[in-house]
Amino acid sequence: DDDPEKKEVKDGSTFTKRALVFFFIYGFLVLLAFIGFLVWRLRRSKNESRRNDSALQNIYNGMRDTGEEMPDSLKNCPLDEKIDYLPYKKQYEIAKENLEKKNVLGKGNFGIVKKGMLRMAKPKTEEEEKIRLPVAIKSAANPYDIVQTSMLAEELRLMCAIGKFPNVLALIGAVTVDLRKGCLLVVTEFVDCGDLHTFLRDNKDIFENHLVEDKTEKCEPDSYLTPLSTKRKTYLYTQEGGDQETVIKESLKSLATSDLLSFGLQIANGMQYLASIPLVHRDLALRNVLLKKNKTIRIADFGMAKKHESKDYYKPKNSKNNPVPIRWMSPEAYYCMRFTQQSDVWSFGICLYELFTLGGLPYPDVKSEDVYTYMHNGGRCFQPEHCHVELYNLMKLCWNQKPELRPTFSVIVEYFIEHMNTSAPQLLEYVERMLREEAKSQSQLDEWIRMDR
Ligand SMILES: Nc1ncnc2c1ncn2[C@@H]1O[C@H](COP(=O)(O)OP(=O)(O)OP(=O)(O)O)[C@@H](O)[C@H]1O
Repeated sequence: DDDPEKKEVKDGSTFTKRALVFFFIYGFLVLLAFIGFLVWRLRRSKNESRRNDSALQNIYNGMRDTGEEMPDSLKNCPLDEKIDYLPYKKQYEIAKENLEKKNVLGKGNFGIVKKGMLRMAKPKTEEEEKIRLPVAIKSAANPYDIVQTSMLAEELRLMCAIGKFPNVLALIGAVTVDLRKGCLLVVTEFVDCGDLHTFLRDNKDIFENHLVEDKTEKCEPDSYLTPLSTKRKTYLYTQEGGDQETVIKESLKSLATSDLLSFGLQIANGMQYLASIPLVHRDLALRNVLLKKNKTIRIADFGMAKKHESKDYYKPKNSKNNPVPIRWMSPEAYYCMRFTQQSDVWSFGICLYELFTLGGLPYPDVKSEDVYTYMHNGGRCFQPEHCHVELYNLMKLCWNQKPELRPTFSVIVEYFIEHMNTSAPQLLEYVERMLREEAKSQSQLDEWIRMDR
């Protein structure tokens, strides 16, 4: 027993045993904690998914027509105020096997838009069997985000109620069968040239100024709705040869003053329709106006049309890090969240400014945090270089501090028509013809989803 060597070996083995027991207990405890953590995670995600399931079920139910009658007090209200009574119309349902997804077209804060190809619901001939309609498919940016899905569902219901109009993005249909699994697809017409803001910025270098200002003739003060006859001399679009005649460029490889005028008229036209529904857009800006190859435009992005508390855009002005589009907002919209046709008119004035500066930033010299004070003190956007004074006057009317003194969209459309009638009648005829054709092709969109053809 006194052999120190033997004692050392014995001590060593006792130590090893103790260490083994210690590690075993320690390991067991760690394992226990890990299992506990897993069980907690599993329960939490089960609870979450149960909550999500019921939230999705609510969204799904909300889309169906409950037959509940709309209170009279809401009947004349803007669509966003009666969203709870706007059903998703079943005839818009697209069979998901008829829809093929392609590349991403764009991502917003809340949605992702992909290009897609749509087969006809009931092809009658072999030809029809083969043809595909290019479409845009919008889904929630994060499919697990209930708020995004609910906002998309509201956008869909709004679009059902909006119907079709040449300068407004038309709904083709939707895939709602998987909504309870978190997948909602909103399918709209495909607009091939992206947003107008990017187009103007990308084509700045090829812009041709066709505005002829006759400096020799003294301009009388501009009147609002009755452009003076002298305007015929002071506001002409010249052809390269020098003939004083409207130039209409059909190719997208060109950008001229006449295009800017045409875009302005078309935006006003689309907004006049929305205001007549009535619908307040709330986020009218060139980034939300889409352009087609034939230079007709579509007002898009009705996600903002519904006042949504959860949308960062709508956080009150004093909340931190709010990406409020203040440079497009009227003072009353920014200050007390009062969104009306009149606040849309203010934004329309800013769109005109964007047009005539070829995508310039409104108030470029004013910091975002100072814009409100600047506007409040009467500061406004300056007159763009290639903009006739008469159009700048229209912008200033749109930016009247008092909403009730701003023109309505009907008045703005009238103004444009009269203005173009005097200065560019051919351009007006051209735009009107294009819009008639667009209306025809939009009315044919229903054919693609009609099961009873
Ligand atoms: N019908 C369409 N055809 C072609 N491109 C489209 C179409 N709809 C949207 N896009 C593209 O996708 C982008 C994002 O679309 P949209 O603005 O609707 O998303 P959003 O998430 O609602 O954006 P926001 O953050 O402004 O609310 C657009 O800027 C545009 O480039």
